[in-house]
Amino acid sequence: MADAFTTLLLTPEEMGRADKAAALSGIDSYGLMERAGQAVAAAALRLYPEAKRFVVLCGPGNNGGDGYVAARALAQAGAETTIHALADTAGLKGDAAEAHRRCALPVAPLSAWRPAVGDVVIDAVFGAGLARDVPPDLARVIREVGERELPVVAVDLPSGLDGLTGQIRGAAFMASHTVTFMTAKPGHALLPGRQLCGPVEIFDIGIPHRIVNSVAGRLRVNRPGLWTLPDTDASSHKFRRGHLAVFAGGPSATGAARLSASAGLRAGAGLVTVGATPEAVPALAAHLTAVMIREIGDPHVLADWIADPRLTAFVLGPGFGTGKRARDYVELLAGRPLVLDADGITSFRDNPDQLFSLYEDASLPTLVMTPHEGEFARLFPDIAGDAEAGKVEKACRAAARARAVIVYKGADTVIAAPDGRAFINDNAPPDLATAGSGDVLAGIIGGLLAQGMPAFEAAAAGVWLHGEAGKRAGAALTAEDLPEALHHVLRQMAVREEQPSL
Ligand SMILES: NC(=O)C1=CN([C@@H]2O[C@H](COP(=O)(O)OP(=O)(O)OC[C@H]3O[C@@H](n4cnc5c(N)ncnc54)[C@H](O)[C@@H]3O)[C@@H](O)[C@H]2O)[C@@H](O)CC1
Ligand SMILES: Nc1ncnc2c1ncn2[C@@H]1O[C@H](COP(=O)(O)OP(=O)(O)O)[C@@H](O)[C@H]1O
Ligand SMILES: [K+]
Repeated sequence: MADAFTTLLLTPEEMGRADKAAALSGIDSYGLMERAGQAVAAAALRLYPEAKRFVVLCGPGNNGGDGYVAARALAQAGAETTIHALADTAGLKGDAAEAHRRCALPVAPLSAWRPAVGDVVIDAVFGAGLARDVPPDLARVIREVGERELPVVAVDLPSGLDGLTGQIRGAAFMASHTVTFMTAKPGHALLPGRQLCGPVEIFDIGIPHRIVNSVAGRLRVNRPGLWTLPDTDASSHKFRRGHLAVFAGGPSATGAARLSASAGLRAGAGLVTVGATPEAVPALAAHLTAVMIREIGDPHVLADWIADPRLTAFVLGPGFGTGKRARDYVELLAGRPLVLDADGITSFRDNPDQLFSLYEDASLPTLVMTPHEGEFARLFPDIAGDAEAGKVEKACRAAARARAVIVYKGADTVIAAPDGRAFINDNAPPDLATAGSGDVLAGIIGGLLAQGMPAFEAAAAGVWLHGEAGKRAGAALTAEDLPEALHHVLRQMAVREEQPSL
């Protein structure tokens, strides 16, 4: 598999175009199906050599076609194999009809199958072509297979899973393994889809890579090769590594800003200063050492400080409090590199356009917003309420409207840019669902922004590093553990880079 395809995600529609382009270029499309089905059979035999019986469930389209090929290959390998079809095989067309014609096994209706212990299911009912909720017959089988905890090898996608959005259409198989073709699809990476797939095997069925690349959009799985961390070579000194300013809230809520600030420092910002009102300064001073404190007595002090061009990025929101003060600060920051999180986002709920207009002039985005689902819905209620749209589409539409990088958080955080680029993050452990973890994320992104990383790359790298730090800190972590864990992650990455390639 070429490196490019380890991060590339093709939507089902793009995959369909690749398929058509391959056929137009003279490639035998039945040959693609044959290789797909053979790969599924090989995986099933490898994973379940002791299976009493393989039960291949075939649908009415090409996913079903892959199933007929797999069934033939399993039987030829000597395995006990039965086929149950959702619809009359007389309705099969094209390559799927050909695959059925070449398979000598009898085909029983789906309704005739009673799942039994020892059965291994090959799920070839629906793949990329799922267009609506699964029919009741299939929903019943999905339920029974789940109740008996039978192993399921899914062909392309677990049937019932929407390959574009990762949502379940009525019901979906919980696969123990998924074999997909050429590239993974968004539905494998987004939730709940990711949890239904088991390990995803990406098999190259021979569509030329130039064709795959020609249909590819701008969606990727978030991985280090897609961005480069700032260079911290020996010659760099603290001013070259940027100066991050984090704004704190009132005296009883300084913890959030402190978490962001220490994360920003760990992410490599040369200097980090927390800006705070006089009442909050004593609480901050009692806790901070490497991070500096700047007392903001009145609006003039704030304006003067912010105007200093040596401040290269800002974080506003964690523990800040909602309201006019937040809006006034952001007005002063207009156009400057800013991570707007939590209360900073909520402060603009009544007039999101006011916020967007402050950043509309930037040719490249300099605003990064990090909403969780609730905050996202406050700023983009119409987009959030669109039941048809998946998380990637929502994040992309929000980014285009706000002319900002949107980090739409969750266990499947989506990072989207106004130009249509979007990454799905899949390395975050559930342990990150803990108070203050979002404050740390905002600080990491701020620290990367401060070092001059472009906003989209800083956001993507920040989300990935946050996930790795979460894995490193492990079970029962608290947000305070994350900056230290980030230190280990960055050190390991640096060591790997220093090692000469073999
Ligand atoms: N794209 C490619 O390059 C290749 C695709 N292959 C396979 O082809 C699959 C896509 O094939 P298709 O486009 O035929 O799509 P599917 O086989 O996933 O399903 C399409 C069929 O199901 C029907 N259908 C959709 N949703 C339904 C529902 N809820 N209830 C009842 N019927 C429903 C449609 O009307 C259509 O007949 C892939 O998932 C993959 O398994 C492979 O053969 C290899 C090559
Ligand atoms: N179940 C989960 N699995 C992985 N990551 C998660 C999960 N739940 C939340 N996260 C991540 O943890 C962070 C929580 O941020 P946020 O919701 O702002 O919480 P807080 O305000 O408490 O810091 C986000 O980066 C989010 O993506
Ligand atoms: K399937």
